[in-house]
Amino acid sequence: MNKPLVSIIMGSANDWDVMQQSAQALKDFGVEYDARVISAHRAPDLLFSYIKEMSDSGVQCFIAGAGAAAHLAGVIASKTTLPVLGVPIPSKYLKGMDSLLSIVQMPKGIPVATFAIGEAGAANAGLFAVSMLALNDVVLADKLKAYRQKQADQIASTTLPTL
Ligand SMILES: Nc1c(C(=O)O)ncn1[C@@H]1O[C@H](COP(=O)(O)O)[C@@H](O)[C@H]1O
Repeated sequence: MNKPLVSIIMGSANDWDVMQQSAQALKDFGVEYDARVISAHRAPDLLFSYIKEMSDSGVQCFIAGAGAAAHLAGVIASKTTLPVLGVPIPSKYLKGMDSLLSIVQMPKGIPVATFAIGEAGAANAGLFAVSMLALNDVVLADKLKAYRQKQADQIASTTLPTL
């Protein structure tokens, strides 16, 4: 296995249902990733050492999924200058609005790119990571173009039932 180019971190194993969409998008494009459960709240020391380990080993960006008081992405961004993509996980009581606002309202100077709540956001975070990597990888860029073309072709050939 090659070294991972993307690190996916989530606050709980219960987030995997959503975050596997990021992993799937990367896998679909043949991008190596490492996926871990590490909560900034519950295991801060482990998180800091893992961020350093991944940064030293050549990871290009982090995708962080967390729910409710979702500080994970912001804390990762505080420890690295690599891009951090935040995915708000749907939460039990506030349906992920708490997660979204926790991730999106970063203080000036420490940015986190915030995606939509839930599975579409997780998938798009994976695709966005692919776009960033494609800046320096023509093969990946061509795969991305083909993926977009396939979507466009599907739309173009969509017909509605006649009444
Ligand atoms: N938001 C965070 C962080 C963090 O930001 O460090 N750590 C766990 N969590 C979130 O708590 C929710 C409930 O977690 P449990 O289901 O494990 O109790 C999860 O969505 C997780 O991302």
